[in-house]
Amino acid sequence: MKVDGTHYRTIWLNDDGWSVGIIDQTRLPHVFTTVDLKTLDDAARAIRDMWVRGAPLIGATAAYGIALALRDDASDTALATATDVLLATRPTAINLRWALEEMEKVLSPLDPTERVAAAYKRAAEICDEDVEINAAIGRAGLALIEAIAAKKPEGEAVNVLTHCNAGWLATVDWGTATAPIYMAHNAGIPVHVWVDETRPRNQGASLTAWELGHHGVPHTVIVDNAGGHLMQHGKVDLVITGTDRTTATGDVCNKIGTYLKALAAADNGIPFYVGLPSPTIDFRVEDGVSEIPIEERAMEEVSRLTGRTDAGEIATITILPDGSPAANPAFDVTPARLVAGLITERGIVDANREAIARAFPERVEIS
Ligand SMILES: CSC[C@H]1O[C@H](OP(=O)(O)O)[C@H](O)[C@@H]1O
Repeated sequence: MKVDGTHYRTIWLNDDGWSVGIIDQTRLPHVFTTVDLKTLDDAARAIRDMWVRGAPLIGATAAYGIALALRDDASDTALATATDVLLATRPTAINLRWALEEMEKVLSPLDPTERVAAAYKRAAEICDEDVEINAAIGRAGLALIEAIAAKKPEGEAVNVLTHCNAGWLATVDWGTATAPIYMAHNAGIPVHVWVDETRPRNQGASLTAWELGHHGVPHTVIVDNAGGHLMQHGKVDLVITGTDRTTATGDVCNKIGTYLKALAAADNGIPFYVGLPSPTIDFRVEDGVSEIPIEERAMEEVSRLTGRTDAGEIATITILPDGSPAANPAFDVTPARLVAGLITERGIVDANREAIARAFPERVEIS
């Protein structure tokens, strides 16, 4: 998407033909800065410390991390080690495993002398495929927004609530939850977005609001606990979120707090949709609550806040009493029964095993 007139993807191959550029998302919204990844460790740290985040972007970064690793050593052992290092960075987003398996499929059969070029090629393909997938999700979700707009008074905005950041910053471009929003906005359909701030890392307040602002999409940042109230008062027409892993049966793992939004949506008869690129489907998992590993992140993400002072400096403060412990589960699971539909690159799919298998038959065989 564009930032001040310049088109960016979230990850790119630099002109040197081997180092990889990313946006350091930990500095947004106050500082827009890019970083070059030059080693496997750079890529692993970028994922682990959330310089890049979002399931599809984590997968793309891992793919390039393999390419960076093989530049030094393209042996079977080096490939296996690099795969293990990257797999260990974050446990929940399935795109990480998916991307590493994609790289393994291409690279293992090759002679080591052919692996570096093939690794960069497959990593670039994964990025291009992600952009295409998300554009298709955008087109499929646009139809949902158009249908709601058609029932509203002329000019009245469709109010979409979203949680965390499933925007272009979470993918290579377009986003998943935001792709339909951008396409509706670009098509001139009045749309307004309620942006959950999404504690503790505030991906909504810091990233989604930043993205929407740069694209001129009307939006309002809200505290995470306001969504149910807005739904009760008829201010939300549609909820669209992203996902980090969706099971073969349609259970949706996403940023902590998503489940509560789904419950409030169900209680108020508001459709709850999920932007779901097919690499985010885990066909090896049936029950999301019992089988998906939920990342526990550092308590400091709860106890400390980083922002810009009135003097314009970036500062971090502690907001908890000394000695008060904090828990920080980073994701939760929304049962398929609360999901109105999965917005995939192959259209809207019901959140159940049969519909998912029908939509992606080629994926089911390999699970
Ligand atoms: C399109 S995937 C976006 C997904 O990833 C986010 O998690 P994190 O920022 O911790 O990587 C969040 O769950 C988003 O919905």
